[in-house]
Amino acid sequence: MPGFVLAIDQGTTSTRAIAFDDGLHVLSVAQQEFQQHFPRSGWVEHDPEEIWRTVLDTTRLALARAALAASDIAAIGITNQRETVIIWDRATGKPIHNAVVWQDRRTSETCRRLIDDGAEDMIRDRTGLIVDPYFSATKIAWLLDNVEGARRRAEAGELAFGTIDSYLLWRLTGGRVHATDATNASRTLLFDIAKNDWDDELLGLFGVPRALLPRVEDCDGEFGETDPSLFGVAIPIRGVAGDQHAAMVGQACFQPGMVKSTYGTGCFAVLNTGAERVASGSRLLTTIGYRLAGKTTFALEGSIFVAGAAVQWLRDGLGLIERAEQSGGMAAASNEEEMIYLVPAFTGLGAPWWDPEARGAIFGLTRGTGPNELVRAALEAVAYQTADLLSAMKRDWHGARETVLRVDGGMVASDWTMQRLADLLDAPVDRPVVLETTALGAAWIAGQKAGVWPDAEGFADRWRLHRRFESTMEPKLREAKLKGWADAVSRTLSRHR
Ligand SMILES: Nc1ncnc2c1ncn2[C@@H]1O[C@H](COP(=O)(O)OP(=O)(O)O)[C@@H](O)[C@H]1O
Ligand SMILES: O=P(O)(O)OC[C@H](O)CO
Repeated sequence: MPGFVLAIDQGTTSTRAIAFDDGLHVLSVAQQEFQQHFPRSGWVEHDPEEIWRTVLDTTRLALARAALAASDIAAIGITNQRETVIIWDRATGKPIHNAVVWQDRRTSETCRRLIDDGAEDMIRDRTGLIVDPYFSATKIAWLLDNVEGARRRAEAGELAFGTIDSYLLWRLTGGRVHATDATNASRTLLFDIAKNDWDDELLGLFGVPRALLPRVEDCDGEFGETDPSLFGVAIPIRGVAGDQHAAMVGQACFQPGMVKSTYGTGCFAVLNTGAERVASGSRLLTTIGYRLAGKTTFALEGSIFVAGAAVQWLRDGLGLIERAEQSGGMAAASNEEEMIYLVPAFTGLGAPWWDPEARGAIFGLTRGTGPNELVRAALEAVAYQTADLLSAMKRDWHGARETVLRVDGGMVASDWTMQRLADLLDAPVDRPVVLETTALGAAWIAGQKAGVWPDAEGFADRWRLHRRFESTMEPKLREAKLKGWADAVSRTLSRHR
């Protein structure tokens, strides 16, 4: 049997397909960006047909670049932007509306009402999540209530709901499979993470008919085969996981207490809590880390909405840099005596604050503040926010006391940022050799299921460190900086206004 595995990584701004050889090395990468639609302030949509085209194109291109035929691929693994909602017609496969993206805030009012009605505790107990427009359930209800005839058709079983993985499975299998995996289901607000099943009371509360829902498989469950007309022969789909869960797997964070943090557009830190479903007292999310061969591993997650996006803002919004790579050099050249703080609450604040109304702010401006200091503040904001998440994790769970952070994502290319992260966390930061950890995680789930790749232990042995960053900052300076950040955040929160 061939040992090649293909990962499809369907992200928020681009789709990537990556072919791996039997030694788990990257053979080829194909990537395509697609359009972001902002029909109103705070709304974010994607065109599902365009996403599907990028999946087909990048998959074909990755195969061609690696000089592989579809018959060489033992298995496909899918990983995806989470929470984003698509509803389509079961008969024609046509979506009834654009995808409503995880960043979309159109259901803030509905969420506020649910909180006012006192539903938050019950929802939290069952799903591990906070009531926030970020998650899928209120977006599904919005589509059913705002697309002509959708609710009636959903109740009659004519429509199907899916997160992106589910929609891609449907398209890849020629409409034969309507399924998702436990990690994606755990982000909908409709899934009981202890019972591993959709919850009827939550379905009633959010007004979502059961007939819409996909069946839920383990990450290495039965997902069918690609339709032979797509790539020439049928390829088995053997793995599915949400992107942050796949990154946790790709970083081989298999032991309780291990943490990975991914720095892309946003930042998502995920702590493995093993078989323990830890209830957070700090408004972190309790979520399914991964579910393999019938066994659930739980996790605590902190979600930060703006990380690399702040660097993009320095480039595209302020014009302070031309390329993201310049930011580290400018931060290094800044005057450290200028204590300046940028709180990048461009779209509200995520964990542990969950303040959708907060907006960004800069504190500590003096006549000595210049571009270098502003750039440093944007990079430091990422480190401060990670520090907030890790302290919340340590408060919430005894197993999180001694943490080494495994990092990945576009921003970790910046040595300056990684050093500052270690300094402000006062903990080691490990950057691996392979930075395509999300795709690697999805590929590993599929490859081990297909029997062509090593088991978890063998896979963990192959994780390779590129560089460890250790803290060198004076404790007094760290304390002063963290205190300054805490003040800056408290003055940014909407209740302060
Ligand atoms: N050298 C760098 N220094 C700082 N930020 C960087 C650097 N390289 C890339 N970035 C930032 O990383 C982000 C891209 O990371 P990526 O993992 O590709 O994101 P995503 O998957 O969310 O699209 C961009 O926001 C970019 O500004
Ligand atoms: O597409 P990314 O990498 O920005 O990840 C998005 C997350 O899955 C949203 O929860």
